[in-house]
Amino acid sequence: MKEDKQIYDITVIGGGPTGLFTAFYGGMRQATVKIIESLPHLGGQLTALYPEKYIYDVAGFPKIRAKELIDNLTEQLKRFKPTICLEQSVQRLEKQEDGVFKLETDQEIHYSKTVIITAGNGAFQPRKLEIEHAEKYEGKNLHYFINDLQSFKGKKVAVLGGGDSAVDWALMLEPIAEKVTIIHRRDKFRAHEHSVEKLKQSSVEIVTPYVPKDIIGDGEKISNVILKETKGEKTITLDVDEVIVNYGFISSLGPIKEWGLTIEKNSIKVNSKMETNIPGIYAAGDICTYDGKVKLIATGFGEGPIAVNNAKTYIDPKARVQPLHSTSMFN
Ligand SMILES: Cc1cc2nc3c(=O)[nH]c(=O)nc-3n(C[C@H](O)[C@H](O)[C@H](O)COP(=O)(O)OP(=O)(O)OC[C@H]3O[C@@H](n4cnc5c(N)ncnc54)[C@H](O)[C@@H]3O)c2cc1C
Repeated sequence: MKEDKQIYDITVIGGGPTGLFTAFYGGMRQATVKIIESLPHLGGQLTALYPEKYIYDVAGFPKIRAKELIDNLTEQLKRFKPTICLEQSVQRLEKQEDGVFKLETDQEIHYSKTVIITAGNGAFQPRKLEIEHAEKYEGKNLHYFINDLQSFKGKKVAVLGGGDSAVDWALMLEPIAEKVTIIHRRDKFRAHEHSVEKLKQSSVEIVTPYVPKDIIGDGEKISNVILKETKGEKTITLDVDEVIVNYGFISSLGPIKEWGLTIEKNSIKVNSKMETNIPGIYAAGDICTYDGKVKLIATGFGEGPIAVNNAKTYIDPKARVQPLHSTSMFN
C-alpha cells in the first residue's frame, strides 16, 4: 500500500462545501492541509446530487447554482494549495502512540496531527448496475464516471439513466461519439426541461421505458446490452462499444462508525469547539450533531473555522483560538 510519510497539521475527510471551506480556513491559519475525498471530484452533495439547482440561502449570494458555489470554493482554496486526494475513501482512523493520527484509505496511508471530519452522510459511491458479472467490466468499457470525453470518439455509447447527469452526458457525447443511445426506465426524464428538449432535438437515440436486463461480453468488453420494456416483455439488443451508468449516488457512514467516535442519530457528536470525544479529531457540517444543530451549507461554513481554530491550539497550545481578521492578512 502507498504511504505519504509527511505529517500534515490538518487532514479533512470529505470534499463537500464544508470540507472545502474548512481546508481553505486551515490555510488561513498557516496549517498544512490535506483533503481526502472518495469521489473523483470535489463538491459533496452539491455536485453529486444537484449541480444544476439554484441555492438561495448562502450568505452573500442572492442565488447561486450549486456547481458554481463549488467552483468558487475551489477557486478560493487555490490560494493555499492544499494536497487533494480524490477517489480515496478513508476506511480506518487511529491515534498512534506518538499522538499522530494514521488514516488508511483503500489505497494509501496518510498521517496527520489533527483530523476534521466533514463527511456529510458518509462516503458517496455510484449506484451500480445490478446485473451479474457487470463488475468485471468496470474500468474497461463500463463507466460510472467520465474523465476524458475524447476517449468516446467514434464509439457507440449507451447511457443508462434519466436524471440531469445522464442527459448532460448524452448531449456532451453526441458530437464526439458515432452514436449515443440513452435508456431510461420511465418515459419522462428527471432532468431540466430545457436539457430534455435539447435531447429530443438531437441525434441521441432515446429508448424508454426500458431497463437493462443483461449484458453480453467476452470478459474484457461488453459488446451488447439487452434491454427489456419496463412493464412489458419486448426486448432490444443494443450494439455497444462503451456503457455509461448514471443511476445517482448512495452514501453510508460505513467505516466511520468503527473509529471509536460517539455517534448519535447517525451523526458524530461534538461540543461547541467541534471537538469529538477523541482529542484531536473534530467534525463539522452535516456529519456533526450537537444540541440545536441544523444541517445547512451555512452552518457548515461556520463550524469549519471553529474546528480549525481549535485544532490549531490543539497542535500548539500557545496559538490563539481567535484568528486575525482576513482583512488584515493580505493586501
Ligand atoms: C437536493 C438537495 C438540495 C439541497 N438544497 C440546499 C439548500 O438550498 N441550502 C442548504 O443550505 N442546503 C441544501 N442542501 C443540503 C446541503 O447540500 C448539505 O447541507 C451540504 O452538502 C453539507 O455539506 P458537507 O460538506 O457537510 O457534506 P457533503 O456535501 O455530504 O460532503 C461530504 C463529502 O465527504 C465525502 N466522504 C464521506 N465519507 C468519506 C470517507 N470516509 N472518505 C473520503 N470521503 C468521504 C463524501 O463522498 C462527500 O463528497 C440540499 C441537499 C440536497 C440533497
